Amino acid sequence: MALAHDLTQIVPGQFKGRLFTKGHIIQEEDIAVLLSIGKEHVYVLSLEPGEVHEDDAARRMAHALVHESLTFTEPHEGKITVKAAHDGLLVIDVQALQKINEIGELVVVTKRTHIPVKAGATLAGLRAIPLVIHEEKLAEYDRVLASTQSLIRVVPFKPMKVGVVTTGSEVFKGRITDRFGPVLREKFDAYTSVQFMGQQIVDDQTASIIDAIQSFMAKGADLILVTGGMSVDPDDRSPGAIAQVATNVVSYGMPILPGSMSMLAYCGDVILLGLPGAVIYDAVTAFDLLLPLILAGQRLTRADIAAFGHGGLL
Ligand SMILES: Nc1nc2c(c(=O)[nH]1)N[C@H]1C(S)=C(S)[C@@H](COP(=O)(O)OP(=O)(O)OC[C@H]3O[C@@H](n4cnc5c(N)ncnc54)[C@H](O)[C@@H]3O)O[C@H]1N2
Ligand code: MOO
Repeated sequence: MALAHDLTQIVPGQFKGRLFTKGHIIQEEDIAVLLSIGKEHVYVLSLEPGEVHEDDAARRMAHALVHESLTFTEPHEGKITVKAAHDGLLVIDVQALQKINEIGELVVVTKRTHIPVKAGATLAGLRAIPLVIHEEKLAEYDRVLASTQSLIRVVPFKPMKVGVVTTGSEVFKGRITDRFGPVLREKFDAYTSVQFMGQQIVDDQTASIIDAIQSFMAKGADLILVTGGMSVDPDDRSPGAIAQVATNVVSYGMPILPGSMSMLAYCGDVILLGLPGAVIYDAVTAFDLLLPLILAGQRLTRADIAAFGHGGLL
């Protein structure tokens, strides 16, 4: 007799996985093993018209999600795992995902949207909940997917030339050692698409900051970071300097903590990002949320920044 579905064994701390695979023909020596995982009965499955086995349901769900940035495993215990085909920014259509999970009897579970992911990283799992699911549920699933361009995708990072302007008389005059350079270099190292152009350390003069920004622009920078001098002292000149160079200030101040004194602006297509002192102190700040989106080529709006408030307390 053939098994109608994968059979799972769980030994806490040691193993969780398939002990028998769907379709396995039960042998006499299997009986003791089946009893050891609590299977005193083995069921015969006969599908009615319109009913779909969990493995086929998962395959159909995966098929509808196919995208060049994704790979899919075979069903294991009814579940298919979705992985990243390459590095990039994970982008989920959260509204469509909500609708899918309201259908019932099937689930799509993802990592949070807008996080950086590496090739091979697990992004999502999908499955039917009962062993047999009605065709109508899958039709509803297909209808939701027809309303979105892609439910799950990975947007590759764009090659970007990045320059750093560091302000602060204490650093410029050598009273303290610069920490922004090493911290930012380490963060850039996680992205092979970043070409680091260099760092200019300047005093707290608006004109010096503007000169440094413009010299990076003249050399073809895509992204210019201005560090320090972002808060409330009269000699905090970075926001003013960025605003003078910019053609569009998206936001000075962001609903993200730490990093609330960050600033995002554009001069044409060049991205100008003001980074406050917290970035050299806290392991995770506004910068870590913004960088992957910027590197994936997303042009951020005020609404995008405002949306960080939910979950922005890091
Ligand atoms: N009264 C208020 N105080 C502060 C506010 C505020 O709104 N009202 N905001 C706070 C927030 S939030 C942050 S973050 C910090 C830092 O803001 P800044 O970006 O203006 O930082 P600085 O004043 O330039 O420096 C602060 C601190 O960090 C050291 N620093 C700066 N750059 C470097 C560098 N390249 N290498 C090493 N160390 C650096 C600097 O010497 C200071 O010690 O402001 C809060 N305060
Ligand atoms: O701007 Mo501060 O970076 O919120 O801690």
